[in-house]
Amino acid sequence: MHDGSGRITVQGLGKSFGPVHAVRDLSFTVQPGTVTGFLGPNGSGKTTTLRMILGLIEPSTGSATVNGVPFRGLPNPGTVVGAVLEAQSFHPGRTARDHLRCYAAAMRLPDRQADQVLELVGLGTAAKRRAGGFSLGMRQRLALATALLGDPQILVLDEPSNGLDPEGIAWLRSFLKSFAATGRTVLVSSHLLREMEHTVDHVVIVSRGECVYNGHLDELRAAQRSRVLVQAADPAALVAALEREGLAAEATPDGRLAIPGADSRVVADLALEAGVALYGMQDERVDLEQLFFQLTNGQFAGAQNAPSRWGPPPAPGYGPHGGFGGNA
Ligand SMILES: Nc1ncnc2c1ncn2[C@@H]1O[C@H](COP(=O)(O)OP(=O)(O)OP(=O)(O)O)[C@@H](O)[C@H]1O
Repeated sequence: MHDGSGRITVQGLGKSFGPVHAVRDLSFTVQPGTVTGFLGPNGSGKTTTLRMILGLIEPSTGSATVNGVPFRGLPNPGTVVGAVLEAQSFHPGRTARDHLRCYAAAMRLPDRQADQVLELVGLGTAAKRRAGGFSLGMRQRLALATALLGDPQILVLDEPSNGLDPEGIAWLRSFLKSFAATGRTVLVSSHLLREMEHTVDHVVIVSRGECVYNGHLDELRAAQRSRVLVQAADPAALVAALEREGLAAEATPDGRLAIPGADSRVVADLALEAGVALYGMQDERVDLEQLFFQLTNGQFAGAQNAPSRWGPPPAPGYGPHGGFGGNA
C-alpha cells in the first residue's frame, strides 16, 4: 500500500548504459505542496532519472519511490502520478478529444473527464481538431491534459516548456504553481534555470549525472553576491568612512574600490559626508543564470560551498577556478 503522502524519494539512484554513467548516486526528496525544478544541461541525466522514478527503466543502483513505494507498485498509477515525458506521440488523425477519451477509457474514467482537462489546459476550442495539425506548443498542452486525466496527486514533467511561446510559458508557470498550491506535488525538469526561476520553489541541479545543488531557490539566490565599484578621489578616506559604517572595501586591480554587499546610495552618501569626490560608480550583480552555469560546469560541490566572487579566499576543497565568471 502506498502512503498517499505525495512524496517522491530518490535514494542513491544510479544508472549506467554500458560505459556511460548517466546518473550517479542521486538522492533527493520532492515534497508535496511545492514545485521542484530538476535542472541541468542537456545530457546531465534528467530524463534517465525521471524514467527511473516512473518505473520505465531499472536503476543500476539505489531506488526511487512514489508515496513510499516503487512506481510499479502503485495501484492505478494514473490517478497518483501524471507524467509528460519528451517525444510524446499522438495519432495524427485523431482529434484531441478522442485521444483523451481513449486514455480515459483505459483508466475507466468518464468521457466528460476528457473535456474537463482540455478546458484546463486551454485547448477547449481545439477539442475537435486533429492532433496531427497541432503546433508543438499545442502538443505539449495535449500531453499535459493526458497527464491530468486521472486527477493525479503528483505531476512529473520533462521539459514541458519546450515549444511553448512566452504566453504558453506564463500559463504553464501559473498552472504549476496553482497545482502545487492545492497541496499536490510537481517535479519539472528543464535545462533552463531562467525559464523556471519564477515557477519553482525547490531546485535539484544535476551535472554529469550528479547532484551539484539541492535546496531552496531562495538560498541559491542568497548565494548571489553583489558589489558596488567606485572610483574615488581619495580612496583611503572613503575606506575609512565605509569602515566606520561596518562596510569593508577592497582595491581592484584597475584602481577602483569594491564594496561587497553594499547599496550604491549608501556608498554615495558616505562619500559625500566624508568630502570624497567620486568619479564613477557601478552596481555589479551576478545573476542566477551565471550561477547555474558555474554549478553545472562542475566547479562547485554544493550549496554549503556557496561561491563567492569577491569575498574571502575560497574554502578548502574549492578548486582553483572557484568563483563566478569575472577573473575566475
Ligand atoms: N538508452 C540509452 N542508452 C545509452 N545511453 C543513454 C541512454 N539514455 C540516455 N543515455 C545517455 O545518458 C546520459 C544522460 O541522458 P539523459 O537523456 O538522461 O539526459 P538529459 O539531462 O535528460 O538530457 P536532455 O535534456 O538532452 O534529454 C547521456 O549521455 C545520454 O546519451
